[in-house]
Amino acid sequence: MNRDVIIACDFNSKEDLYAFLDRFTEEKPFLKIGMELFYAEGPEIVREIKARGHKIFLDLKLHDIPNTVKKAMAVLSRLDVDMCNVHAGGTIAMMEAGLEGLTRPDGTRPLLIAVTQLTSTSEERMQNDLLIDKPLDEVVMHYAANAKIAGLDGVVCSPLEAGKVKDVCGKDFLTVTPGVRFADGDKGDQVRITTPAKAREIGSDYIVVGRPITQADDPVAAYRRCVSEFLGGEK
Ligand SMILES: O=c1ccn([C@@H]2O[C@H](COP(=O)(O)O)[C@@H](O)[C@H]2O)c(=O)[nH]1
Repeated sequence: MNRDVIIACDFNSKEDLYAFLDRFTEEKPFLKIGMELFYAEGPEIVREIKARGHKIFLDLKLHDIPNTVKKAMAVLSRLDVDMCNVHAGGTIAMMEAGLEGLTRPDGTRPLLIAVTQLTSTSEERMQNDLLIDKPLDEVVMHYAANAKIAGLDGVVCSPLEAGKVKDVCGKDFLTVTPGVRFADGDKGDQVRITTPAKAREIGSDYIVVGRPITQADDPVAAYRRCVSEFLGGEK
């Protein structure tokens, strides 16, 4: 089991990113690069961070027709990232195409996971805005099962759902969970949240934490608090 804390590096320039990373003199955290930084700096930022020795989750959440996702994933496979993702809502065929595109000629590939329902989405908004007329838990489990059928390695879901995903898809199926807040922290736009300690108890493999670390007065202390609450004595 490779539990870890992934820091969501939601910055809009590499200067801000490096000012943040330079504070970490003792650790090499696993980093998530999302749309904001990738669109601002392009693929080069991924190469640079990788060269600094960080593991990278490239969170671009691809969601398009299967052929487009396959071709885009083939391009992303040339970046040496550790994990990337698609939206499970794109269908099993789209996820299969993504996986095919991501697989390099030598058979290697980064981990591929699928977003089930965004952690900022409540059951009410899902039902009213998206017209998905089911309990949110059931939708998450169905999308997770679809991701497994498509051959993916796991899903992005709320930590609150991680245990049930494992029950449905097996203990080795990865749960990568944003929607993590300290007990005394600000929720922001997240809805389906819990604490690092509770995420561990429920069964998350990876927690993804952005603002509680990046916006903290002391980001390194906030990261260490996360690691200690989530991993306990594991690291
Ligand atoms: O369902 C999802 C999928 C992705 N995210 C991403 O995780 C981080 C969370 O950041 P916080 O500042 O800790 O809220 C962010 O980059 C999202 O794009 C998510 O939150 N939920």
